Amino acid sequence: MHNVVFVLGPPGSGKGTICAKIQENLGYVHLSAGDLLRAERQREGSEFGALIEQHIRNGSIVPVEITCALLENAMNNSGDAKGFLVDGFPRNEDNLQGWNKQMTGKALVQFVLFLSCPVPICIQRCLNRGQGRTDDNEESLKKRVETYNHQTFPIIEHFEKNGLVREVKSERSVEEIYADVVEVFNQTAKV
Ligand SMILES: Nc1ncnc2c1ncn2[C@@H]1O[C@H](COP(=O)(O)OP(=O)(O)O)[C@@H](O)[C@H]1O
Ligand SMILES: O=c1ccn([C@@H]2O[C@H](COP(=O)(O)OP(=O)(O)O)[C@@H](O)[C@H]2O)c(=O)[nH]1
Ligand SMILES: [Mg+2]
Repeated sequence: MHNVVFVLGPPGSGKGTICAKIQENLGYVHLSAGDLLRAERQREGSEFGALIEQHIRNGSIVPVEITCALLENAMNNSGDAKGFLVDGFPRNEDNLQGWNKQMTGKALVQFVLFLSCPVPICIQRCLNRGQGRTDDNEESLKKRVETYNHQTFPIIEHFEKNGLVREVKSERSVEEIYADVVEVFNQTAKV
């Protein structure tokens, strides 16, 4: 049974940055759903490359069958880990239903780490990200924020109803955010 922490928040809230620090220090393996999809997009012979690219540019969400298979594969190939940080997933109802269908009995969601951050700050961070992504531009970001507000935030509210959300305000410095994140993981370890 894989232990899983979902890491959610608007684009640019710092999910990848904070997950890298957790992986370095707290024994969790970081799986960025976005990175797995970008790798699949480039994979020689992938039948999903064009579909993935279209969704990424459009800020819409790739069908869960594709994303969940990539996540499960990555977890199974990761060997022993304290748990997995599933970064940037589930992003909509289709993702959530698909995860429940495919992963029940194989993965246990410990909690959801929600990095909340005002959208204007998030947009500036993405525009300055400098990773040459095809979706870090004004047009895609507008759509990504729309998707986040209308499709992803309701997923966070769903987990909130089940008392599983740990919110960390993320407009602050990485160090301040990470100090609070460590506290969240320590509290979970005590339970
Ligand atoms: N707390 C922070 N303060 C300032 N810049 C940040 C902070 N966290 C991340 N960044 C920067 O903002 C950009 C987006 O961060 P990233 O971790 O990729 O966010 P996400 O995965 O949520 O899109 C990156 O260039 C990163 O270096
Ligand atoms: O589970 C996922 C994760 C990502 N994406 C797509 O990949 C893009 C980039 O996701 P990522 O998490 O890398 O963006 P970030 O929030 O880190 O800026 C999203 O906008 C979606 O189009 C998706 O369809 N399903
Ligand atoms: Mg990211």
